[in-house]
Amino acid sequence: MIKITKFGGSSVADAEHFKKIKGIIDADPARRFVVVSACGRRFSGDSKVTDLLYLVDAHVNYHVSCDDLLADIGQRYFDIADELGLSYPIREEFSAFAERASKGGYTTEELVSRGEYFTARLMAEYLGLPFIDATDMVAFHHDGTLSMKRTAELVKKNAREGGFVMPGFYGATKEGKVKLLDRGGGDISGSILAQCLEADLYENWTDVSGFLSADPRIVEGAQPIPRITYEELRELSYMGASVLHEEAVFPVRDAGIPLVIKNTNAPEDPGTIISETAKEGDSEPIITGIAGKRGFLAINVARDRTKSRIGFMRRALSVFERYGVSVEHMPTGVDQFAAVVQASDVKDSLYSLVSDIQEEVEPLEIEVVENLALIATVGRNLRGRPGISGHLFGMLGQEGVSVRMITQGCDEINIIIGVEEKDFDLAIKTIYKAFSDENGIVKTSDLEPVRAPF
Ligand SMILES: Nc1ncnc2c1ncn2[C@@H]1O[C@H](COP(=O)(O)OP(=O)(O)O)[C@@H](O)[C@H]1O
Ligand SMILES: N[C@@H](CC(=O)OP(=O)(O)O)C(=O)O
Repeated sequence: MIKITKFGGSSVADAEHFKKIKGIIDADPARRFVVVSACGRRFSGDSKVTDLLYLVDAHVNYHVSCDDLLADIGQRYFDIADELGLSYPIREEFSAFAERASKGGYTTEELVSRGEYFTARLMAEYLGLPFIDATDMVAFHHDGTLSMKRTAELVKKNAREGGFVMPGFYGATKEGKVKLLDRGGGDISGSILAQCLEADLYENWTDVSGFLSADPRIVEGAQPIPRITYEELRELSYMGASVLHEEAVFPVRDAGIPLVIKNTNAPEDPGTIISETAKEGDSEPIITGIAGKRGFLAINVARDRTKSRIGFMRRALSVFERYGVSVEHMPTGVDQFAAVVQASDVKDSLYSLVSDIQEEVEPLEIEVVENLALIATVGRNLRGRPGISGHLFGMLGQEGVSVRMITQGCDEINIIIGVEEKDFDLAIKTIYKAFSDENGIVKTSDLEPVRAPF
């Protein structure tokens, strides 16, 4: 039995958390394959080491001293090593790193990767397992994309049967150049390792007792979701439920490996099991979860009715393609459509993009609606169930939240609404309230009668 255990930044924040991890690893002989992130926040307001390392890089690029920053980062590792009585020469290793970093001796990616590297070094000694560097396991192409074929070969060649500790979040090209995954990508490292080692289970350990039905920072008391499908999880992670990186789903799903999200601070809690199927029916929650993201804008394009409809959308969309901008959603009407995009994707090009659309399709009108937030209400039990949307919109109306956009996926597992950013938290709280009682999200059978309150 092989279990891949990935411990996120919140689980390796300090020596106390290292001790909890040792307890978890020692409790199960199948837990011998460990992936770790860089130290996360120890308390609210604290910084993640990865964020600090990006800051070091920015200081170096602007030729500003970063000695204090480096000293703070180093201290976090020294405290862990001292408290656990580790013999890894962290002070020597870190000061060599700091000296080279402050002289601009690293690429951004190599510099930032040292966060996970030092955690893994300390964790390996503490758990009594060998350290294997991610540069010897996770392979990248030169363009920064993962090479799964070479990763599989490297894992086969370098992995140790008895277990090991590997840093997450990075890997290297054939020439040894360090490359990073996306932010939060340690989840992907764990998932690809699970696939390559044909693991029986991928355990993703974090600081909450599973995937919760809403962001706990917005909805106090949001309950863990016991079972969720890959499809639902991807919808929720993509829409901002940051507990698991959305791309981490694919490697384990392709290999048929179950994924479980567990809490390092409460290992006995069951957590959330993610699998291909989950029960549908009256004893299951009516919705699985709610997630949302700020930072969108909509470009509303109205057709000139004297002109042909044929090719109108295609030509308008070709402009987005030319600018390399992904259209996230596209609510349509008879004579108009809205292209919803991430504001950051068009921050330097919005005005020329809009004027190119103007030129390409000569619309009646173009309007840009900024400061939008999108919120997804996701659940397999929404399929073919009348009354749910009415209930949701009725409750939002009652709270005075104005809905600027609505779309629903063809698979009917999500309802996505766009609201003004200022209404974001209120909208999430309202949707949660609409589908929950004091025990969390209500069961499908308990929601009767589903009636809009107007
Ligand atoms: N739906 C959700 N379920 C659980 N956690 C969520 C959800 N949405 C947002 N979060 C946040 O995600 C955090 C865990 O993700 P992250 O900080 O990346 O953890 P780690 O450092 O363990 O990788 C939680 O502490 C919680 O605040
Ligand atoms: N340390 C990296 C990668 C990662 O996966 O971190 P975490 O496990 O804390 O989400 C980041 O902050 O993006």
